[in-house]
Amino acid sequence: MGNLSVRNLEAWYGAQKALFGITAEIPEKQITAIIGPSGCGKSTFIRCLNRMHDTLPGAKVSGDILLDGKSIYDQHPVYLRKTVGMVFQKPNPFPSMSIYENVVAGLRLNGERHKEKLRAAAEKSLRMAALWDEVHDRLNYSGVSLSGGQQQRLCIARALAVEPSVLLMDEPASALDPIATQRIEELVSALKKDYTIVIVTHNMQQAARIADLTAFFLNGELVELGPTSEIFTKPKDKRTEDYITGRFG
Ligand SMILES: Nc1ncnc2c1ncn2[C@@H]1O[C@H](COP(=O)(O)OP(=O)(O)OP(=O)(O)O)[C@@H](O)[C@H]1O
Repeated sequence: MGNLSVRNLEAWYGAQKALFGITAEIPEKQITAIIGPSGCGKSTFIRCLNRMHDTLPGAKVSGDILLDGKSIYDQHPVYLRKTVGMVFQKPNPFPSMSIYENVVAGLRLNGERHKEKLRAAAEKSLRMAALWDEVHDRLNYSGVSLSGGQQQRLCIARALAVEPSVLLMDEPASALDPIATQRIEELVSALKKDYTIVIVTHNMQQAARIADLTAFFLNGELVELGPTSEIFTKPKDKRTEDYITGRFG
């Protein structure tokens, strides 16, 4: 579970077109990195994958995105976002909630009231997010009392708690120091065993380190998508080669 098939996707902000005819296969339980210069449409693309884009006022999409063979446009966006979770650039724990309440917030929203189930889900998610050992004795502390890197792992735990099959990550480490970044990278690599991961990154070394597949975007087009090792060593398109060798961007 967690195969995404993107078919001729186009996206607009009002009259401004941001994505042009994107067709891509994003395989389950792999890490796919999205790279490309600023403004090329990386964030717009991943925000289409959980229908965050098309719920913006004035925004529009055309084409189709299939998740395990079913169009995401046939699903209610709220339901879809349980299956396709998202982690943002800046850690954004709910500031008035404890660590524990942050993790179980999505489950509560889904109507889960059973105390023992919530507790078990919180522990499981925090363990998967490699945060349990650091917070298990202070689950009632505020989520924002944690360090930036811990807050980001808390946001990952929160996303995992509702048991998605796909995890979208929009530059999840760009606000973090190198050590916290390394922990996030290790975590992402471990999570692909269970989840399909699509990660936007500015950092080509990061893509090279963790991604199975890499997609290079330019001016709203998908120039090339392939195994990371090929994209970085023998890209098929001259524009990809120019970008990865630092000729622009
Ligand atoms: N809310 C918005 N309203 C109008 N235009 C937008 C909006 N968000 C993005 N755009 C435009 O859409 C295009 C793609 O932007 P997007 O944020 O997807 O690029 P990006 O590759 O993620 O950039 P960055 O690496 O700088 O985050 C850009 O031309 C941008 O100006």
